[in-house]
Amino acid sequence: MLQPTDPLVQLTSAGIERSGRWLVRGVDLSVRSGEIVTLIGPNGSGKSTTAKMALGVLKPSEGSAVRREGLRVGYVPQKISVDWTLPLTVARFMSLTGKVAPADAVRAMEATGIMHHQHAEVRNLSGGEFQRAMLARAIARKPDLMVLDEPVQGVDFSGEISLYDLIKRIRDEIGCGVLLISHDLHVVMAATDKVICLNGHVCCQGTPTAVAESAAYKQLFGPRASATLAVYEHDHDHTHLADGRVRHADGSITEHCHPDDGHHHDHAGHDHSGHDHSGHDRSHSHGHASGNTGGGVSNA
Ligand SMILES: Nc1ncnc2c1ncn2[C@@H]1O[C@H](COP(=O)(O)OP(=O)(O)OP(=O)(O)O)[C@@H](O)[C@H]1O
Repeated sequence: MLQPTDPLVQLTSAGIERSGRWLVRGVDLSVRSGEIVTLIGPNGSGKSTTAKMALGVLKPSEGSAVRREGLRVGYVPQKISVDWTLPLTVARFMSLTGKVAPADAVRAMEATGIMHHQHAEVRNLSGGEFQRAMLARAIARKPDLMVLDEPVQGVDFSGEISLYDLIKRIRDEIGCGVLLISHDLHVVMAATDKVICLNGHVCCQGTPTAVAESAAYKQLFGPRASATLAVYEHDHDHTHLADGRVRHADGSITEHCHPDDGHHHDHAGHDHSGHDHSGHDRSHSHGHASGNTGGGVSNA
């Protein structure tokens, strides 16, 4: 068990294996109070699986996942299954899966700006309103750690920015740690302290210090977007095939990739031409911050 001065959650060389295939492996990750850690990576790269290890929903097949004693977690899953044919108001939704004090539910709905929808049917909410309701439900538990799996899905760009702003504000207000998942390698992250890029394992991680300053970016997304968001620039040196094997930049294919297996190379001065993008089963993309790169990037 972790002590109060330790991280809220810590994964060490953690991996999940199913039917002889590693869904994700060799993950080292920690989230501290007041810290926002963002997981990025292509579809199927193991982000949700990693989050579930952090939550304790999945037990690592190897390595460890340790949470602070008595940790309260607020979870916004990627998918939820609710029978939408049943009437369910937003207020009732707040305490659907656990007891929540009415005052805490009100505070959470106020913080997320959905108080005026408290009597509305959840099934009638717009995409952005629903995501806010999901966030409110997580906050109402007064969590030490919030795990948000693609919290901006289905939300339009300006709604996305305000949701990221909201997450940042909640972090500031309640001082919780946040493990945030984004499915898009191009995604821009607001107030993220640490970015972890997964692709079956930790490809690289670091602090996104870059803010997109280019005129084109500002023109496209507006100055507010530039002020709030940073782009994390990174690259990959290998591809994960659909059957779980790994194709390396030199064309060789191995059963799996692990930080210890010696296939990783230093990203500093990396030659992009060595990157084989042909026939990728999981398409890799590169974030390009104009002139800015994430600071303090390290490679697994
Ligand atoms: N219970 C399971 N049994 C077998 N394979 C699984 C299981 N759960 C997930 N997977 C597989 O593990 C891989 C990682 O899945 P995961 O949901 O963690 O990816 P992700 O990065 O969150 O993807 P996305 O961006 O599409 O949400 C995928 O290939 C998925 O099909």
